[in-house]
Amino acid sequence: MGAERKKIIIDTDPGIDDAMAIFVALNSPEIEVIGLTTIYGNVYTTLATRNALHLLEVAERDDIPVAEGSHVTITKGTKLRIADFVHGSDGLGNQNFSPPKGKAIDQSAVAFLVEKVSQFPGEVTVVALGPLTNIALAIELDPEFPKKIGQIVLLGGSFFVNGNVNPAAEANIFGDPEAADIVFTCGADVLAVGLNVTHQVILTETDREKLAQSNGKFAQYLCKILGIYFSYHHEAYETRGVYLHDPAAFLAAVDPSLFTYTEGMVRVQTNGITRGMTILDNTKKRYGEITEWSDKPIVKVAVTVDAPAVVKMVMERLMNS
Ligand SMILES: O=c1[nH]cnc2c1ncn2[C@@H]1O[C@H](CO)[C@@H](O)[C@H]1O
Repeated sequence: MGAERKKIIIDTDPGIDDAMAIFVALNSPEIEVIGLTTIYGNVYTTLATRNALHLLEVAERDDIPVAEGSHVTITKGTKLRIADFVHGSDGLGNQNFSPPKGKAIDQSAVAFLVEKVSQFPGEVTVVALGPLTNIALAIELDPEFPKKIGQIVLLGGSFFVNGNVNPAAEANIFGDPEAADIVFTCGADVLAVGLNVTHQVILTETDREKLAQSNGKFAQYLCKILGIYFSYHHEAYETRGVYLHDPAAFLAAVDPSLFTYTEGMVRVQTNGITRGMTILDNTKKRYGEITEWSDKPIVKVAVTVDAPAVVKMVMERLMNS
């Protein structure tokens, strides 16, 4: 069956919900993870690489290559917003795991992305779980990248709802708004899964207890690191559950029928107090003037989610591991 499995590259900044998505991916028979590329966001890029290697070693999948991504934004910005207050200073719940044995490959994330989409045109899906710098750099390096990539499924944006960095912006888009605007307007098959849907996908305390009671290797590992993610959510949102952002976005790549979608053009605000805001033009109005919105490619944006089904799939794939 190997031949028909969808090839997926996960661009990731692990991160507790990234760890969850990676484990779910490694236990998803429908797809094949052909590589991880790393980016800053929840942690700095160097630590993201270390965590990606560590997670693959925990899963005994160190055959999967890790390619290190950009350390700066697409405009070479070095003042990054790192969400260590969500995930712990090590990105994985402050557990002091020993360093991984393996190393990232010599190729950069951008070179790896371009090579893989060129090797398998139309067949590679990139699931982007952090700021979109690597993907935008790949588009800049290879103008054919949008045509060669099968799909870009990205966790990002907050469509018609408030963000999580501030009322306007979601963390991944805020991390590199210029890169995000390049990705949304590049012409590839882009599917955005934003906070408007991921905030409905909640792992409860009861689910966490079920994970703790299962013998699944991934479930056991996650229970060690989930504490800080739960405390953060309790503090920030007064919820007793956590949002499954990254696993939800990953599952949109595996089973699109878990979501419903709308289509339109998306642009990203790069200035002022709304920097990082994602704006969808639903194309219902034929605007008279030619503007920076005119003739941009159409992308898909998730609008509803079968949250119980997503949580169930996540739980099963973590427990049966
Ligand atoms: O409040 C927050 N600030 C910054 N990042 C966050 C917050 N909550 C979650 N995430 C992280 O950013 C992505 C979703 O926007 C997720 O990867 C999540 O781990």
